[in-house]
Amino acid sequence: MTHFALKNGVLHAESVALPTLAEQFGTPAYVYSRAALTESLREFKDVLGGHPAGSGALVCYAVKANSNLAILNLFARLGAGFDIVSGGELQRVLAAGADPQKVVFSGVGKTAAEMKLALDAGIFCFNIESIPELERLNEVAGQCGKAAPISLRVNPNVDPKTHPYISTGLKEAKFGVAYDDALPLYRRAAALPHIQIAGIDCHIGSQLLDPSPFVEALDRILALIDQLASDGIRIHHLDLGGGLGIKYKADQVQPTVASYLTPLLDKLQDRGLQVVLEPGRRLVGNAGLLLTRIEYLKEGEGKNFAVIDAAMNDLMRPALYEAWHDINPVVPSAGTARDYDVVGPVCETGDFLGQARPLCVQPGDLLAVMSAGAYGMAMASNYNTRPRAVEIMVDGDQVHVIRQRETVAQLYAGEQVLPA
Ligand SMILES: Cc1ncc(COP(=O)(O)O)c(C=O)c1O
Ligand SMILES: N[C@@H](CCCC[NH3+])C(=O)O
Repeated sequence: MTHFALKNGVLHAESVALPTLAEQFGTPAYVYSRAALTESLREFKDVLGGHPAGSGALVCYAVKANSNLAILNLFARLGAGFDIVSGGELQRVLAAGADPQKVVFSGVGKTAAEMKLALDAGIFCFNIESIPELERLNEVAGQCGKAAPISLRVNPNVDPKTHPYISTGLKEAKFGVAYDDALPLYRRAAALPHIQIAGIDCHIGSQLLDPSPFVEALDRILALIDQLASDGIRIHHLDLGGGLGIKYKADQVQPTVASYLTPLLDKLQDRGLQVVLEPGRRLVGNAGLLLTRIEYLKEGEGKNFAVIDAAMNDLMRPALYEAWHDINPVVPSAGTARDYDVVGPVCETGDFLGQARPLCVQPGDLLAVMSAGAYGMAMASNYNTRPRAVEIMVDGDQVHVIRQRETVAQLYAGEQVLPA
């Protein structure tokens, strides 16, 4: 169910009319629905809880998708764990009340300091992506007097059929270790004194709308688990990463969590493996929108532009991947639509949030850029000295500012001019 819907001709977030938020907090603004966040996590928990192979499963929300403390705290209270990729994300999840025993640490470039931080916190598992990283973790764990729990992130070399920038499990990817190298690497890990083999991990890519590559990846990983077992190496948990896609167009159909997970869980019956998942986009993507106002309408050469007060620095997915986000008028009007490129004020030709969108709009109108809850604010920058947007959580008729709009003074607070 969508929690962003028209009521009396005005787009609402749950029970709150978006123009009210724009008046009170200004634009651009990220607006999230608490109910949508809760429901998306519940969908995972229901499927896992309803399947024998899902008992004891851990849903580790991929913090990179949206790292606002309020969202992390909400998920932590609902029992989620977290997939982190930096010491910064670790500190965020701890500040948000996460149980460190439910934290997995992914990423190809973990520093010794980040490893120490995670060892001190007592995280669930390090997802190891190379031999040098494994050796370094062994050393750091030795210095801390600890044994570090690890999984190897293995590339099953499956084509996820998604955008090349967000497919990660092919053998040419920088992520993980090659499938054929996994066995010798596990043997190496088993011989290291400060490493404790806990699991196996893979993540094949993001925004997958066809669940079949997940099944293919699982088959390859299970074959590896069997090989490891015959080598005397026991795997306790199986981390299948994230990657389940969402619909970015109102008329698109997204796979249900059940259609993605059930075939995987069916293959895991009687294996005694704890399932770990790292969904990011699926939990937050359609729980947020970017609210923006039209500054100007401008006629170009054979084109019309709607110049808005949000830009690529607020939501860079269209500029980076030519990603599509629906752009809806907050108060739709019945007049004749014209095609507009919806562009921001940033000095880049690639600064657009949508191209050739049929809209019937006037300067001053509000637009909602939909499906912006994942990789929106998390990837925002201050390019062109643009303070990042305010973030608002709506809960029924309650409104909470969960991140203040940045000020320009904050942007240069750490800078220093040279003495005269
Ligand atoms: C290791 C890892 N886990 C989880 C995720 C989350 O992916 P998604 O947001 O597609 O669920 C990513 C990002 O692709 C990732 O790199
Ligand atoms: N940032 C990407 C997804 C990257 C996934 C991280 N491994 C997006 O906006 O779609």
